[in-house]
Amino acid sequence: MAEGGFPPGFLWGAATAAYQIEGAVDEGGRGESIWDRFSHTPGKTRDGDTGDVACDHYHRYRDDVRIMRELGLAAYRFSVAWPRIFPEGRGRPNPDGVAFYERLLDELEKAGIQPVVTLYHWDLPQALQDRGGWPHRDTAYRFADYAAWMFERLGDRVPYWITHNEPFVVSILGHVTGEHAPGLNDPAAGFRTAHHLLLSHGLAVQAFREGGRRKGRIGITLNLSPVHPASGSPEDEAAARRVDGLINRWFLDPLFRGAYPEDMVEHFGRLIPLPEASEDDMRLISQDVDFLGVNYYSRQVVRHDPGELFLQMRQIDGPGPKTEMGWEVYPAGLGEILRRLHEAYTKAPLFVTENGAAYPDTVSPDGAVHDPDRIAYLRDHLLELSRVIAGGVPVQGYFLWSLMDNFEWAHGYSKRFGILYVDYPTQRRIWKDSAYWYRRVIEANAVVE
Ligand SMILES: N=[N+]=NCCCCNC(=O)[C@@H]1[C@H]2[C@H](O)[C@@H](O)[C@H](O)[C@@H](CO)[C@@H]12
Repeated sequence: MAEGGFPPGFLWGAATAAYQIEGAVDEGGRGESIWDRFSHTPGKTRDGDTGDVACDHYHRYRDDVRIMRELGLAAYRFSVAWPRIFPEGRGRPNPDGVAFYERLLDELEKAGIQPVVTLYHWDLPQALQDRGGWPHRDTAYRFADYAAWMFERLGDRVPYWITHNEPFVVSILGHVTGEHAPGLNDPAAGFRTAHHLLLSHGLAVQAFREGGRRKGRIGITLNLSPVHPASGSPEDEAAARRVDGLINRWFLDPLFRGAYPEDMVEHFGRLIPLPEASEDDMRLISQDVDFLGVNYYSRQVVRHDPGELFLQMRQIDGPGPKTEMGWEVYPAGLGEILRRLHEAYTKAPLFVTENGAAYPDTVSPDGAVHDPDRIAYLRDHLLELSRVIAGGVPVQGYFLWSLMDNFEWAHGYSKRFGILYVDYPTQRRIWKDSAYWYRRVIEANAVVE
């Protein structure tokens, strides 16, 4: 392949998530989620922003799919809101809830766009949170019931299923730092959450396999980052290894090696009561997946800091340019993480299930949205991806985060990741320069200027 080229059939997509774009939180029988409760809790999100309306995708999905077709997307990654399917998280399914997703699948099918469905992208039914949430083992079995019901109902129409999106973020930001729903500061709960998310993934994979004739493929999506030491000192190297041990290896090792990383069990075991990891659990967790989804944004640079309780480390800024999130633009990190996965963890196909950047986009007087920084970010990461694939790593698709500006969790609507600008007061979608550029990349199946 020429420099910047991609293999024939490479799956070009874009990604979103239910709570970030749908809105209509009280329509169609949807139950409350932990993000409804969290975002309506004063002080938790910027300016008190909530997902009540978001991008109103629940009502505008037909127009949004039309734009996806005009972009030339081959696939679209979205998540199903569990509280639309099971408003109480369990028990009787809600027919209006699944009907929305069936309508969305109809539109995607008409547009020739493959659906990639994430079953859990952070919006746990509040009723399950009230019964203990992810720190409570029973929640893993409720997720498996929800997943099994979805496989039965939509299994013939969905070629790619993703059980979870970023268990690290759900565990740590939701239950340790408290930046995300449900906003806990309880490390022991964080590690129980991580185990139960992985267990629920395993139970869902088992249900998927037992469903027999399954056309689709199933996997999981992890946020993975290379972790570099700020200096070559042994202390900084060790700090980097510890951070790598939490962000990357705490999830990769159970999934692909059937055990939590020994060095980190030792490290955290001294500080926190860790959940029991039975052989049965680890066998379920480490069943083969058909693919691994990787969300890549940036690398981490860390130095030793004996005063920090959890990992004795301090994250520092890398030298590169920063996006609006303060994340360093570091395209080489995408190649580093993908090559490491293929060499050290799995020969399964990989997908970049999220990659993108937030910048302070504005609508120019000419009505256009000029976002050269985002085009540069995407171009550099796609050039790196092309090199990785040319080197033999089986990456089969790329999903840009995000199709449209949306509710950026605790940052509310202040951060714009979309290649479509959303003018929230009117809900107009405005193509940014990066949308026109991405359409040309897809047409060429190669990076273009
Ligand atoms: N150590 N550490 N730090 C935490 C690293 C968190 C990185 N954030 C993500 O990966 C989230 C992912 C999410 O799927 C999507 O729903 C979010 O909108 C994007 C953009 O934020 C990304």
